[in-house]
Amino acid sequence: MRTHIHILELMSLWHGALQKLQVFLVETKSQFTFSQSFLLRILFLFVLSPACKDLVAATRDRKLNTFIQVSVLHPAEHILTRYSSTEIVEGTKDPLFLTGVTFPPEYPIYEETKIKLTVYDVKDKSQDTVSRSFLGCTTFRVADLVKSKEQQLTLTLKTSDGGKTVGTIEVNLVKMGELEDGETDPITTDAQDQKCALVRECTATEGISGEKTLEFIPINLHLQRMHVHSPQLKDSLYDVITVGAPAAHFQGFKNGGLRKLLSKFEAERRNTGYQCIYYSPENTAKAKEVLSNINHLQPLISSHADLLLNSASQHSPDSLKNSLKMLSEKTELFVHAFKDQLVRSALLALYTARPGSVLKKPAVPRNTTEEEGDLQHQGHPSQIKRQDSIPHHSEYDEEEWDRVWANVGKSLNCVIAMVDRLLEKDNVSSTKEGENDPSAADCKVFHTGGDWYEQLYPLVITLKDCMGEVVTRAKQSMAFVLLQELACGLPQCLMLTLRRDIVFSQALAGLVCGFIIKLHTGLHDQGFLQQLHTVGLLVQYEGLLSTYSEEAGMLEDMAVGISDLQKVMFKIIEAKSEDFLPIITGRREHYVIEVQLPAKMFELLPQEIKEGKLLRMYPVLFNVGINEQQTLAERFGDTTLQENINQENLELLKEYYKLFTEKMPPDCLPHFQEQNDLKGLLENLHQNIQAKKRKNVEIMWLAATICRKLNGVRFTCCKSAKDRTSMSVTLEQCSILRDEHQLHKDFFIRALDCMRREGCRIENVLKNVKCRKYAFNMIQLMAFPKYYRPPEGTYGKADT
Ligand SMILES: O=P(O)(O)O[C@H]1[C@H](O)[C@@H](O)[C@H](O)[C@H](O)[C@@H]1OP(=O)(O)O
Repeated sequence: MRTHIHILELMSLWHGALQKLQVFLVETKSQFTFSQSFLLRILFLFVLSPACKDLVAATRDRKLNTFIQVSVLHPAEHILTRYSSTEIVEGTKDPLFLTGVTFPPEYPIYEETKIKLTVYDVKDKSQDTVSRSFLGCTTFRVADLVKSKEQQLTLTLKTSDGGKTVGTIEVNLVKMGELEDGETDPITTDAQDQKCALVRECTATEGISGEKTLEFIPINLHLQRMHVHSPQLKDSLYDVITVGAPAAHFQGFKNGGLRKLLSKFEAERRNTGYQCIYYSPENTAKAKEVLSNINHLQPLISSHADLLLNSASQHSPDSLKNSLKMLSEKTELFVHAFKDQLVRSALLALYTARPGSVLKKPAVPRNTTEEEGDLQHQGHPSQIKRQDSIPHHSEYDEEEWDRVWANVGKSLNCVIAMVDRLLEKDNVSSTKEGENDPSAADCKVFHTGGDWYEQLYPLVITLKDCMGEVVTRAKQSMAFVLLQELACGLPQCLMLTLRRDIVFSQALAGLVCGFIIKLHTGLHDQGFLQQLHTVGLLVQYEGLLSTYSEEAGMLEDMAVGISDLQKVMFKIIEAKSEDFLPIITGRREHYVIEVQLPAKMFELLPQEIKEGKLLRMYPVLFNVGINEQQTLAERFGDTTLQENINQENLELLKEYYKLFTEKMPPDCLPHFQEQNDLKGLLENLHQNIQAKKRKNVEIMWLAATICRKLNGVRFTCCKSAKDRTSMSVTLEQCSILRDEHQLHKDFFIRALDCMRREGCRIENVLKNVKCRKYAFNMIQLMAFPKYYRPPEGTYGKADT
């Protein structure tokens, strides 16, 4: 029995998203456009899936290589319109065609429409024009198929004169879901060639070459989706994001990539006199908050102090009380704003860091123990003779800050006491005067008004001075904290920081796409949603770069970029408008991406996510070079980069798995057996990584399988994500069909070749290089692992 598996591969690209991301690194808060088509709805597609039986060749003993041409006869017309054709199936009289024929919703197809299927035998396909001979044909009405039992027809193929039977053809109708009324689908079939490989139109790659203005934008970013529809089993979706390696292509790789450059920079910095002090993202955020409080409160306090003096000069008790109340409130807020340890520790660090300081080591933010502080202090007693104007560390009096800070409170208390006294006096004298002569009260205004002002004035000035003193010190220390991070932007490492930003930006664009797609496909999966907020999301990258020459640098960039994604957290919020753009906030050490969902979808989320819980990412990268360059690396070069990356990331993957088993209920995985399977797979992956076998592609299969089982997001990357990536994702798809959907082993290679020849990857190549050829030559392919070689006729010289 044959199992019919209908596969739809979908690709989509969000160019707008990437354009705007370019902006995001120069702004602290930005948004980026995300085409609303990211929600890949299941399409209503009229898909014909044909298969022939017992075909008869014109000459005996000839092996048939057949394909079917599909033509349409519209009811009102009498002309046949050539519509599409299947792939060529070689060497069999019972061909099963994997390329279905789709009619998108907007195509005018009615019950009375007739479809003609013509089978050809291909004699020679080595030339550009295929030499073929007619074998047989048949025609049927759409109504017959639609109304047939099980939506299937078996038709007889006849010769052109209608006399001789040359076999049968079976046609199946596959409905791939429906769109709601009035909806137009963003994903269209290929207009010229209506095949199952659905390609979203893309203009993004038009005119792109690895250019400076595009360096923040990922290369050839696509969603590769396989939708498996099988009458016996549940439909399944398999998504892989394919993208060029996130790397600083424009800067080049002459001096290596980020891994090497960063460790070189670190080593150099360790040897120089001054080292930056590390402040955590929370501390840098706190420093910003303190600065903004200063900027907000200082002018407010000043104006309330002036109002107080004004009330005093007016001798207006009520107004005086009100002004004092406001002044007290704001001053209290001001004093509280500096309670933080950070200001104290940063002041000490600032004094210590000044030129001529005794301390050679960087000052440690406050949590250094007293003993450590003493040791540092005693470490270099008389090392450097300092300028007099610069305080010696030992001269720096930590208590001084407390005094300065407390003086604000004290001077406010003086003001309050004075106002109380004045009001009290005023009360007493007005009672007395009122008792004797009411008209005397008017004179008092003139007489004592000056007194109030004069008595309060010096106290208010003192308050302002004390505040000014606090502001000066706090501003200096907070600016010092912020400058520590900027110190890394000094000329010698500016290029390095830029490089890291470029790589990170590319990686982030892909991650945001991957997260949103995963969220939409997992919205009804409570287990996945629970995993998302209790554990976080696994994001697994498969790298196919070689560890030779430029690509080694690329791999180094990619490894750092992917690792930097650990600093990204996601938050899901309810969209308040039709605008579903994700919002990015934060800075280098800590980003939050807010993903907006329409109310109906948001409702489906667990309470924790609805309440804004931050969702963590666990990115991992496994790389296996597969091309001829990797052969050179293995023979004459060095593969330790790849080995180290795989080893490090295996540890990260194990950590994720551990967290997963600790935090998720034991029965959360789809099958009871899966937990054990996962352990076995991890062990297997571990052994394969240890084995240091050449071009060990088993590593990639194992890592991808583990990721799928752990509900992760999959990425596949090579340099341009069009050639090697295409080989890998198609192999992955066929392997899934074999392992999960009973694709018979006899069909494995054919399905693989068919996907590579007819599927959407060749369309991706066409979009990139305007030619349906993978950029490989024979010699290169000889170095490739067997299942990574595309079929004859699909590769060759192309200008890439
Ligand atoms: O998609 P890739 O595998 O990175 O494309 C390579 C291809 O593998 C190689 O054979 C060819 O010589 C080119 O270098 C391709 O890279 P481009 O970035 O030039 O497309």
